[in-house]
Amino acid sequence: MTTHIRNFCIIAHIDHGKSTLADRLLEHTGTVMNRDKKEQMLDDLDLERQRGITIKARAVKMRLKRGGVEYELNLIDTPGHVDFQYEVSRSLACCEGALLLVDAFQGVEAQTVANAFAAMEHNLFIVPVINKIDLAMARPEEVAEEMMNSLGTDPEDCIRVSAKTGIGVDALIDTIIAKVPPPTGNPNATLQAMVFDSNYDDYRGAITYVRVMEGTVKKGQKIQFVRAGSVHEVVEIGQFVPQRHPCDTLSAGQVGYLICNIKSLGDVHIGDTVTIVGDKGAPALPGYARPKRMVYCGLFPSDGQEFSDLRDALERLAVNDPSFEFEPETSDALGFGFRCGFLGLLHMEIIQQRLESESNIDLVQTAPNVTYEVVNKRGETIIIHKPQDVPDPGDIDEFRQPIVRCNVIIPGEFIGAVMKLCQERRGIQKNQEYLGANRAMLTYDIPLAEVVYDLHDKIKSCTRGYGTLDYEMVGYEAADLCRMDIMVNGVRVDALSIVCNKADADRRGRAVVKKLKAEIERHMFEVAVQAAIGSRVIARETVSAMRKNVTAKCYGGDISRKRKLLQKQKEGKKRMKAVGNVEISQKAFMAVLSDGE
Ligand SMILES: Nc1nc2c(ncn2[C@@H]2O[C@H](COP(=O)(O)OP(=O)(O)OP(=O)(O)O)[C@@H](O)[C@H]2O)c(=O)[nH]1
Repeated sequence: MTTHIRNFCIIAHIDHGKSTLADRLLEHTGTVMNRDKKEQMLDDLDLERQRGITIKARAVKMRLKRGGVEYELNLIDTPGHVDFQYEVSRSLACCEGALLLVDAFQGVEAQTVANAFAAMEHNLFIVPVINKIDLAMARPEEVAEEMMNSLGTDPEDCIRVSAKTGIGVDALIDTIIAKVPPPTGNPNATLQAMVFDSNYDDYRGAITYVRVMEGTVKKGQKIQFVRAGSVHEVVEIGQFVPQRHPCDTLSAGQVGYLICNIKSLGDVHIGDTVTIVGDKGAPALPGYARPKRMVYCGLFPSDGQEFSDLRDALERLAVNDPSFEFEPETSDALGFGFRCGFLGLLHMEIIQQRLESESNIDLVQTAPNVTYEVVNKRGETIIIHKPQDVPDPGDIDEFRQPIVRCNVIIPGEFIGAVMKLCQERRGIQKNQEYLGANRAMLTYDIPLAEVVYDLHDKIKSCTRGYGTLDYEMVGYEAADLCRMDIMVNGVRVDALSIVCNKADADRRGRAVVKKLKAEIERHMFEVAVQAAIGSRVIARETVSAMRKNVTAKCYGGDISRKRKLLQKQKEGKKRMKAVGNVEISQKAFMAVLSDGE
């Protein structure tokens, strides 16, 4: 019997009030009493609270009675940020309906569109919801029209709520029950459950979040992850209410968790299917995809001694976040460290902050880069995660970079500014349409490398904060790229190499060496900073020596003593030069990102 179950999620652009609405739903269904209330109950990672963003998807069961029937409403919370799109898609696959939440003042934004299309692709029933109607600036009629133009929703169907004050929330709950279809599935069929998330508990190990599609799972059964092939015994089954609450079984249509003594999150593959060992013929559910790391950077302890501490800290983090990966890396300049892969820049920042707050390691981070493909003269395709691995120019047949399709939603008056920005970033315009009287959506294909570092910030600043960006991967395309190396006193500093467009190389080379000159402190000797492509030097700056006047104290005429001292100083300089003993600060490592603007 699944007719009393409704599985739904809330999808929205960042800050449109998803977590606040989730809190109100928990309250209006009596799932949490007023006294347990704290702001944003579903966001329980500290960082999420600090930054006001939802990182991991959660699932909560709510029970309530309507017309003498007890309903089970499962709310699956989804992350709103572009970096975590992959988790959004997994969560959608577990629902029959989605509340599409739009801020009554901000209107439709880039992620509203991206998320709504994703929900439509999963055939979810969409309940359009306009939030924040309590705001004096709210413009619900216009927003309803924008939603109609961009997403095809009927303005009559839009439910108006204030997640803050609770207005309209009861009506919304009634709509969920009336309109969202109950799940289908047979509790007596062979077990098929979709893994849509997991997290790590220090005492219980990996907690696997599942949505049962068919069949029933019971405590004590031996389950198997269909794709990974691993077998485990179920030691606890339960649902979140919103804390973990054990139960005996989970049947078709239900959402809950499994605890199976799994020691590492790496063994739980999001998107995999759970079945019972020995039950033949339960095929894997569609939708298993490995999270794609889009951005890489090197992390090095500034004190080489801390290498193993850093490894332990990274291992601890990876246990909790399988979408983050790392492998040892050695750099001539920075010594031993790790090359780390992230879903995007926000993900990178979060991991870095966690490392710094959870362990006491002083880190040097190299400039983030995207993954490239190089076809060499022998016809082999090499995947490049770090610029220093790019072969020399003579050995490259084709250099390819990832391209993403960007949707930017902006008020009409900023169209010109955003177009200019996208063109400067080598974007190719694909589309332009109006969503409402004064809102437009521009679609561009842009190299990911031009997007990851600061395109979002730049769009924000040239649209006074109103522009929003969302992107999805299109594929790899050949481009006229090259590896630019930085040499400090003639020695190539591998960690400073970057990949850039040949047409830009001279300008960037000049900008980078200038920036580095400013970041490198004066030494006792002259420091030459050069940018080069292959063996061709394209820019040079010199950090002049800080000449210590060693003879200052030698008054009078003892010329031989003066000479001796000067000689000694010269030798000192030579030795320093020979070992390339130039101190380069963390800031200098990020300087290579600068465009010279
Ligand atoms: N006035 C008003 N403010 C609201 C309402 N709903 C949410 N807010 C505020 O809007 C801001 C964003 O709300 P959140 O619930 O954190 O937004 P979110 O969509 O969950 O954000 P992410 O988790 O980062 O995706 C907060 O400051 C809320 O207090 C509302 O109905 N009225």
